[in-house]
Amino acid sequence: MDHFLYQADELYAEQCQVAELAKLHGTPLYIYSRATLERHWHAFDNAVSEHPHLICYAVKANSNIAVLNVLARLGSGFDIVSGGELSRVIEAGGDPAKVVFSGVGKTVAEMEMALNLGIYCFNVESAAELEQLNLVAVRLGKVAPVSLRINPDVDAGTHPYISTGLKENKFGIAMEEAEAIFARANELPGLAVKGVDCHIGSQLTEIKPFLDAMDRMLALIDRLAEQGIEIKHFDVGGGLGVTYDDELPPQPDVYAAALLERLGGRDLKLIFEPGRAIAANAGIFVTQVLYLKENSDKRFALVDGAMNDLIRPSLYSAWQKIIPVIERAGDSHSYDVVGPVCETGDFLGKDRQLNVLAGDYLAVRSSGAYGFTMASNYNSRPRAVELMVDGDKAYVIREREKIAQLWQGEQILP
Ligand SMILES: Cc1ncc(COP(=O)(O)O)c(C=O)c1O
Ligand SMILES: N[C@@H](CCCC[NH3+])C(=O)O
Repeated sequence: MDHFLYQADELYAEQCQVAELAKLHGTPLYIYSRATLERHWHAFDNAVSEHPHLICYAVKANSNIAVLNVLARLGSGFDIVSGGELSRVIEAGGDPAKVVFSGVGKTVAEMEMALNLGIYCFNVESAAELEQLNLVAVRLGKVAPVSLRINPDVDAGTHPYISTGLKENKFGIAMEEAEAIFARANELPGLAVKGVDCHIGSQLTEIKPFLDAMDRMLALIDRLAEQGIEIKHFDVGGGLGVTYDDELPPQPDVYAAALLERLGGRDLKLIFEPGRAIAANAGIFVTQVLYLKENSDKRFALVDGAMNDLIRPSLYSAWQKIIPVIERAGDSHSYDVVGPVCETGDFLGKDRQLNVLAGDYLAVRSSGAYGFTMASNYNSRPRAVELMVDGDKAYVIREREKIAQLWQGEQILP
């Protein structure tokens, strides 16, 4: 069920009028739906309820502590890639014992922090990182639970910038090196081998690449067993796509059923790291039209939201639906919806059929993931306010940044 629906001609977020929220809090703003976050998380959890599992929401998708707290209250685990994300999880009331730590460049300080907090597992991405983690663990008198992230060399069929499971990508350990590095991990005193891990890319809309990766990983797990290395969990990563336009990605139950079938009764706990599938369609980005402008070729709707707020269209030519917050009767025209940032690539959408006037609000859908978390202050633009709606209540979960915060920590020379 969609929690961003029109009643008559007016867009609602759950039972809150989006236009009223925009008037009250100003634009640009992000609005997230608690009910949607919860529904998406349960869809994953229910899909594997019969099998030992852990859902580790990928914090990078949307790391606001209110979002993390909503998921932590459901019992979620978390996939993190930095000490900053780990700190957010703790601040939000998340359980460190349900945290997996991914990422190709973990620092010594981050390893120490995660070891001291007692996280569930480190997803180690190289032989060098493995050695470093062992040293840190031994120094602290701890044993680090590890899983090796293996690059299965499969084509995820997604945008090249968000494809991670090909040999040419920087992520993970090459399959042909996997057994030797597992053997090394097994003999290091500061490490305890727990699992294998892969993550082949993001916004996947087909099951096949997941299954191809799984087949290769299961074959590895079987080879490791012959070597006497017992694998307890298989972390399948994240990557399940969502509907931005007319994509029809498999639902979590269909996806999980296909993975479970492939598992073939093996006694392996499954870990999932969904980010986008939980957060993307739980959020909208609301912006106001400042000016309309046209020339003989084009019509532009100049809005107050920009690439610094929502970079996916600029960065990946990503397409996200743009809809009026209050629908107008009458003819629509084709507009490029562009922001005030001084970059040609600053657009939220191109060639969109809209019937708009200056002052109207527009909502960019599917903005709950990789929206605010990728925002910057480029052009010295304060970052947007974030709200969460819960039924007919709306809460500010992050205030709009103030102008003076833009140079906080900067110093003028004496
Ligand atoms: C290791 C890892 N896990 C999980 C995710 C989350 O991916 P998604 O948002 O596509 O589910 C990512 C990002 O692609 C990732 O790099
Ligand atoms: N930021 C990307 C996804 C990257 C996933 C992180 N590994 C996006 O918006 O689609």
